Amino acid sequence: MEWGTVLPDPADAVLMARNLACLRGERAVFAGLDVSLAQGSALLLTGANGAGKSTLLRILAGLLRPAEGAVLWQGEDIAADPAAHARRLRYLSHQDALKPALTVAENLAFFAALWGGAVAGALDAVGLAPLADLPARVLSSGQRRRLALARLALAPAPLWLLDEPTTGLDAASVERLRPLLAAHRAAGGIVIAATHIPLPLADAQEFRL
Ligand SMILES: Nc1ncnc2c1ncn2[C@@H]1O[C@H](COP(=O)(O)OP(=O)(O)OP(=O)(O)O)[C@@H](O)[C@H]1O
Repeated sequence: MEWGTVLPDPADAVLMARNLACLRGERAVFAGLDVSLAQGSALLLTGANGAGKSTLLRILAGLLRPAEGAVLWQGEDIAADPAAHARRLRYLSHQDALKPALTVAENLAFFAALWGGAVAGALDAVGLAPLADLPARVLSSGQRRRLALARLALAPAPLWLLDEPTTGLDAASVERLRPLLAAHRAAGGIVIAATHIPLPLADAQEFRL
């Protein structure tokens, strides 16, 4: 079965996936899938529960090997240099991956030590500056999601892969993502997000799995 092409092939494609297939057990989650994205572009992955959105994000992140096909970054297979691919991406999964005993600021400082960037500014970008000294274990679910999203505001990376980034967020918090996403794209960054609800992203293309 053919799932088709996500986007036409721009001559200046940075991220390309060719003929991707993913099997789970004996079942094909998808096959024959092509993705092609230029600098500054945004792609929304939509579709029913179980359609394969998270699976596709994990393949694009290099965390899961496709059964067929390859993911290319600037023409090179990401499997050839997984460490280089890991450095160029920010992957936010369903899990917020916080350390409950550490404060909000300390949780983010862990990532700032890896990637650089200013903790205070990143917390401010998601409206968490007033909670900087609270232990992460007392955060509400929406606040935990915002703390995970604060990683995006730390330091630039060309590829953002976001799995349901707005789950649990109130309307104001969703709106705070707008300038973050716009600045990332204006700097040439690519964003691919799996989502069930509209995101504050101008001119995003949509692919329904
Ligand atoms: N580790 C696994 N082993 C076997 N099957 C799996 C595994 N992970 C996912 N699947 C299956 O692969 C399919 C795609 O799952 P995936 O999580 O990618 O869907 P999704 O589109 O992100 O769904 P949702 O909207 O519910 O988040 C589902 O049928 C799921 O049961």
